[in-house]
Amino acid sequence: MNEMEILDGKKVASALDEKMTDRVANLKKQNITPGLAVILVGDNKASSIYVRNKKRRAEKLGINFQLIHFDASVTENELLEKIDQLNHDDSIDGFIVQLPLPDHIDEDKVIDAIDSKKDVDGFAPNNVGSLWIGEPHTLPATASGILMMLDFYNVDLDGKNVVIIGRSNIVGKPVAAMMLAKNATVTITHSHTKNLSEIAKRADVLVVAIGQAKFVNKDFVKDGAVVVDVGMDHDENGKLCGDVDFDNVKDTVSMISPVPGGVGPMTITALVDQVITLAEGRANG
Ligand SMILES: Nc1nc(=O)c2c([nH]1)NC[C@@H]1CN(c3ccc(C(=O)N[C@@H](CCC(=O)O)C(=O)O)cc3)C=[N+]21
Repeated sequence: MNEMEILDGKKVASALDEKMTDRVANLKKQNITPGLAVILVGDNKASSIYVRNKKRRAEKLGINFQLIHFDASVTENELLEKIDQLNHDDSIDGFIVQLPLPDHIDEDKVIDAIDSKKDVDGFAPNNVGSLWIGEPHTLPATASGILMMLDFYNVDLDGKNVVIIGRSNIVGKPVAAMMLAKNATVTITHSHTKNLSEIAKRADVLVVAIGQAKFVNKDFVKDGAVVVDVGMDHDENGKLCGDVDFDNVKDTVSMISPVPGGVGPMTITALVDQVITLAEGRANG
């Protein structure tokens, strides 16, 4: 059995909080308070928990946090109007529209309406383009949080085989772009991929973001691999778990991020970090 290390997102998050608190204090000396707004539509239980966590962390750091909560019946136009208002609100450095949205609202249209300068999710088309070109303005928080966590544990990506399971715009694709920029050899796999476990088994770093509880077991994991679990699923008892069967792979991996306490807290760290960075941009004109 090899020594296994937990990628402890909670620990990394609180280690990084210190530096961010200092940055906010510096901004306040210049009479600038970083401002973050979150638009939440409906009362999806998971979304409400994530948003509550974001609020808690933002306020702890001294960020001005605004929650805008709409009923699930909100019209697309009402939502677009609110976005327009936030685009022009000088006290807000960045804002996000928590996904998923109800079916009657066109997600692409909503994301398109966000001023790309305030798009702290990095979901707007020109921010996605800038990321792939290698000149990012804002970065999707989950991907950015994963990179921050690996950096904290000195996981060097240069020349490594990275396999990503999942090709979403919010996780799989941005993780691929960011790891490519770190000189990794990146493979993106998905539901149509043939021989998935075989490909996954070649990974030095395996990133799993498919939204299926405990999908990945040790048949997918090379001895000594680093495994990043992006899942937010529920097991047969309704308990929060990831896309990776932790107990099954724990003696195979060299490092693994748990759920909860792994990528989730890092997602929030990356988001608030980015809001502070945008506020610093405002401070410097
Ligand atoms: N526009 C938008 N931007 C997002 O960044 C975004 C989104 N929509 N929709 C959903 C995903 C998911 N996401 C999480 C945030 C915090 C935790 C988190 O705090 N997780 C805790 C536990 C949470 C719990 O107790 O259920 C943990 O892993 O330890 C998880 C997931 C942000 N997302």
